[in-house]
Amino acid sequence: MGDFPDPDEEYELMYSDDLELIREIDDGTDSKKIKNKVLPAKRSLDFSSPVQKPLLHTQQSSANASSLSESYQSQTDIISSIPTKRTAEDLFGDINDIDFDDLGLPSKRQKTEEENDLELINKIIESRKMRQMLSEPNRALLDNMSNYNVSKNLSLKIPKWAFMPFTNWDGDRVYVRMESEDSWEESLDLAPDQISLKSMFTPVWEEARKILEAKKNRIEQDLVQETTVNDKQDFTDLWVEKYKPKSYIDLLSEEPVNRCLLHWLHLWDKIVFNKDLKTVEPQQRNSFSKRTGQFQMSNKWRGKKDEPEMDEDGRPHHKVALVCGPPGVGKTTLAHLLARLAGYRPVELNASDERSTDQFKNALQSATLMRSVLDAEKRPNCLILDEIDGAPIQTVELLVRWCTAKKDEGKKKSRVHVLKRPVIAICNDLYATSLRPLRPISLIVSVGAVCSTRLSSRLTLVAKCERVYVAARALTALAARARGDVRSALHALSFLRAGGKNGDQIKVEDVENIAIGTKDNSQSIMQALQTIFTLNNNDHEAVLKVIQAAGEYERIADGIFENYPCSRSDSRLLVSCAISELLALFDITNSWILRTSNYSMYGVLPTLLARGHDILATRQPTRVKFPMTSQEMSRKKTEMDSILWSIWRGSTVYNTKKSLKLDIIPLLPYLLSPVLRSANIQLCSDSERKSVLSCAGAMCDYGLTYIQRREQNGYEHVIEPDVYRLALFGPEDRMRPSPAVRQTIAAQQQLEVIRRNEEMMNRSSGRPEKCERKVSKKEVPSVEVKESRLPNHLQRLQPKAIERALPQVQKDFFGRIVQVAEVQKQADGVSGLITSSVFYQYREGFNNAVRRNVRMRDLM
Ligand SMILES: Nc1ncnc2c1ncn2[C@@H]1O[C@H](COP(=O)(O)OP(=O)(O)OP(=O)(O)O)[C@@H](O)[C@H]1O
Repeated sequence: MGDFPDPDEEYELMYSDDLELIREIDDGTDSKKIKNKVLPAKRSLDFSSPVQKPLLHTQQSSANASSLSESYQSQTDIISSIPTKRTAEDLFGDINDIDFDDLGLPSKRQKTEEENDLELINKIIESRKMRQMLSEPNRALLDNMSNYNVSKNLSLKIPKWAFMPFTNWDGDRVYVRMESEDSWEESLDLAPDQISLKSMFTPVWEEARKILEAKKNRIEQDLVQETTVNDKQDFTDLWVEKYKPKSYIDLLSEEPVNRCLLHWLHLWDKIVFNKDLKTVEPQQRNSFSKRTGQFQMSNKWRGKKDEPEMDEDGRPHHKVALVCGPPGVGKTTLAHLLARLAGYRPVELNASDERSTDQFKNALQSATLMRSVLDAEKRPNCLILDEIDGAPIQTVELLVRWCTAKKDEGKKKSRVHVLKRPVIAICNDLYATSLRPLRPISLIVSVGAVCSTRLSSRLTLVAKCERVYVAARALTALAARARGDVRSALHALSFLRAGGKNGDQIKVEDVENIAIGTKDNSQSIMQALQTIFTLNNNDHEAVLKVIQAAGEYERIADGIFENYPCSRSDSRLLVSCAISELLALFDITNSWILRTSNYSMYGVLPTLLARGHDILATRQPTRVKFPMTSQEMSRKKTEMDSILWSIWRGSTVYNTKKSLKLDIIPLLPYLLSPVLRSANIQLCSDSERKSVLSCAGAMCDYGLTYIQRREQNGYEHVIEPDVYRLALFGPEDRMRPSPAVRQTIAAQQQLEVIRRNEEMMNRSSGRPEKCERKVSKKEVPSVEVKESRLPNHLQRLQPKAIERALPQVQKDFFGRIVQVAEVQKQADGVSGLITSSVFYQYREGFNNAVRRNVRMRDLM
């Protein structure tokens, strides 16, 4: 193929004379212009790629683009001047891609052949352009954009403005400016009509615009009508009331929770409706069984399997259902709805309102007794006690007594009222002190925060019913911010709607700006710390606001103190110095405020903390820890102080607290840990005994004792107060004597205490001292008795002198004295037992403690 000229070359060779002629004619004007005009025109005869380098085009000048039409014109002129006998195929290659019917070609018969060819050429060019534009709109745009400022929107280098990179048909990278929809529309409006896209789609564009506007107007009109009709109702009905769940499926609490409470309510059917309990297991939730490797229906919500559900009188084992959970999650709603579903009439009583026990008792009676319970629907009551955790303990105790009372079987006319109606108690804090007696008899139903997906779908429904335009993301954000609180989410939504104009869409920013869900202090502290440590285009004022909203300035200061060493590299300790100075100033100011109770300087504290942001903030996110160390340290300090205090109080040697703390206590562990080769004091050397003795003495001096306490490894001797902890701050366990040595020291200390007491008593009674503390080589260094006594191994056991028992006076059943002789006669063999001071007892059984070899022949 390389030997053959390409179509362009062939064209030039064939018509070189004509072309030369044209050039000569135009030579009088501007040779440069001709070059620009003619050559591209000639090249553009290759219709498969009319423009070779569109980017160069754009860069050269937009004038080139405008000259395109001229060039096409010149091209057609040239073609018209060429002696023609060439077919369309010769000129354009395969022209099967063109639909000639659509082009509406004029009939050839009416026109000359030349005209027809020309027309055909034009049509083909146009059609090609159209196809090109549709397949490559950018290119088409570029071709046509003569006046449009291309360089503003396209770049071959990475631009400063927001862009989207593209690769053009030559493989070059082109960066196209990204614009918002509005500005794009504006630019379309501004752009001239030559922009083919605009000109092509203008009617469609306009039509779409009209349809949208009509739709919007219609909705607005509907909304205005609706609002005027419902205006009155809207102000009276709160959304929380209006969209209160009406059926089971409206409930947002977890399914197992709902079922658990409903099942418990049905357990009362026997006693309330005289209906037998259905034995069919209710639908249970699926859970994955590792044993079978399948999902199975489990029965978890019903509590332990072995636990009986009913007691002997047909009532549920748990007399009260205690529903607990965070506020606003729908506990009361759940109780009401399920009570209705189970066939009861819910009677609500606010337990914290009924302050006097008598009133409460009356309310209980009227709500739970059979006669007063039948309403128009003939439904029995179900008592719902709201806010039970706010009730006084007497009220709760009364409720417990009321619920657990049983009829006395013996007495026919017992006046005890037995509970025959379900009682549902609702609380926020399950572990409130007042609920202690109630918890053991209650079935605890814990309602968690509503899952945010369920909440957001409920909000969507409400928004739809109220015709509020809310972006889906805004509702999700609202649900997340409400943290499962249905009430606050609904209130926030209605507030947002009231704040905006009719038809305005509620956006994510609106939700972010609304003040809900900022109650949790611990999170706020974390937020404040995060803001202080992060450089997030926050100005000083914004940081100050966050700190003020969080409050608890001391805690935030602790947080800064604990986290600043990890926040940024500080090889020259400049940050550390600055922050230490700042915290010192904070400390001084805060302690002055607390000392003088003068809060005029209180406003300075958050400002000081906000200044920390200027010193510490970095772009890199810092993982801030919650400040715990300071509290931990203050707890330890209190503990150490109390140890010091008890040693000081118990010591018999006078010392100031300071000298005790600084001079004595640091050395005491060394004194109290004698090094012994054996824990048996008998086997110890003199020096070891001496050290044990001095240890025992020191313990007595400073009021220390070893007491036995059950530890992990059984009973152990533990020193009280723990002087080791106070003296050593950590590695004290290494210093403590071994358990056997501790036992020896404890024994010696007890002897020392006895000796000292005795000494004191002698001193007070003025008697000469009997005992003396002395360590001899041979003797046990305990309490040495000065009296000359035989050593133990030389002593013999002396039988005790038998004291003759006085003749006992025997009395009969009525207390009359009976003569001994008579008694002896009656008692016969037993008399020996009564009169003798020695008797023995025989117990059956055997003992193999004493063994003796017995030969068989001895037995035969
Ligand atoms: N599924 C729901 N859909 C719409 N609104 C609901 C739903 N559940 C509850 N609400 C509404 O939320 C509000 C709060 O519910 P409810 O009083 O039952 O919460 P609570 O957990 O008992 O709160 P508290 O502990 O403060 O008493 C009620 O006005 C109720 O109408």
